[in-house]
Amino acid sequence: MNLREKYDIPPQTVITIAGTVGVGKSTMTKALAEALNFRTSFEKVDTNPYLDKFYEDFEKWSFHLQVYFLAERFKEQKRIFEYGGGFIQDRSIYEDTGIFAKMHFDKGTMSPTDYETYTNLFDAMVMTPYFPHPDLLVYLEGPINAVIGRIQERGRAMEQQTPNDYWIEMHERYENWINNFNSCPVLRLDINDYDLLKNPDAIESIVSRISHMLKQTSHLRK
Ligand SMILES: Nc1ncnc2c1ncn2[C@@H]1O[C@H](COP(=O)(O)OP(=O)(O)O)[C@@H](O)[C@H]1O
Ligand SMILES: Nc1ncnc2c1ncn2[C@H]1C[C@H](O)[C@@H](COP(=O)(O)O)O1
Repeated sequence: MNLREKYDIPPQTVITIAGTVGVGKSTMTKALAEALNFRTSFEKVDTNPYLDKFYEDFEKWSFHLQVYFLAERFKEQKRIFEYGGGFIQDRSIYEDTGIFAKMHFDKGTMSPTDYETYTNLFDAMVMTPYFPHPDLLVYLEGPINAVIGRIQERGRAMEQQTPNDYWIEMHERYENWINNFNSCPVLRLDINDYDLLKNPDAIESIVSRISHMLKQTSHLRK
């Protein structure tokens, strides 16, 4: 019996993993998908044609990058919908607008006109039948020093060269964002409470918590 059956997690469940850059979303996505025998939906980083340019010049590329991410995530939403669920998704679509686009608009690295165009597009795309909300958002949180350490260790040059202030500001915004998030149920996990690299078996207790939360919130999906 696999963990999905053991913990009675419905096969069509869609779980999205949220949290700041470097906190461990991709690692969690892989581990959960393996444990539950679900498909994965990852962000495109290596093949993203704007990401490097964006880190070199936020002002010039922030709108292009947001539109690119929105299109990619929407395509993924459609794929998940067509498969009928059973997915772990690396980063939610809500973070694009709630964290990244807003942060760049507030900091003046996205113009008011571009921000308005982007948010109109986001609202129009998300309000469609292709956009079922996930059954659960698993939010990963941890101290900023640990997060910056992981970004440095992972070694994406564009992120390593970005000043720490950027990650600190993002980390603070995530705290506010998650405290006000209500588009779907949330399970918060502290990265100090598990270590999937040293102890892969830790995934079972996470699956157990996910199962508990899905049961507690099942009335919202009926
Ligand atoms: N429990 C952990 N302890 C130490 N490092 C970790 C742990 N989980 C993930 N990492 C490392 O942290 C870096 C960022 O993790 P990743 O899953 O890519 O984060 P994200 O997808 O949130 O950006 C990677 O190098 C990964 O191997
Ligand atoms: N919507 C976004 N705007 C700007 N940058 C973004 C957005 N979504 C992801 N990113 C960046 C942040 C990282 O450099 C990479 C991948 O994110 P990760 O949290 O490591 O999965 O893309």
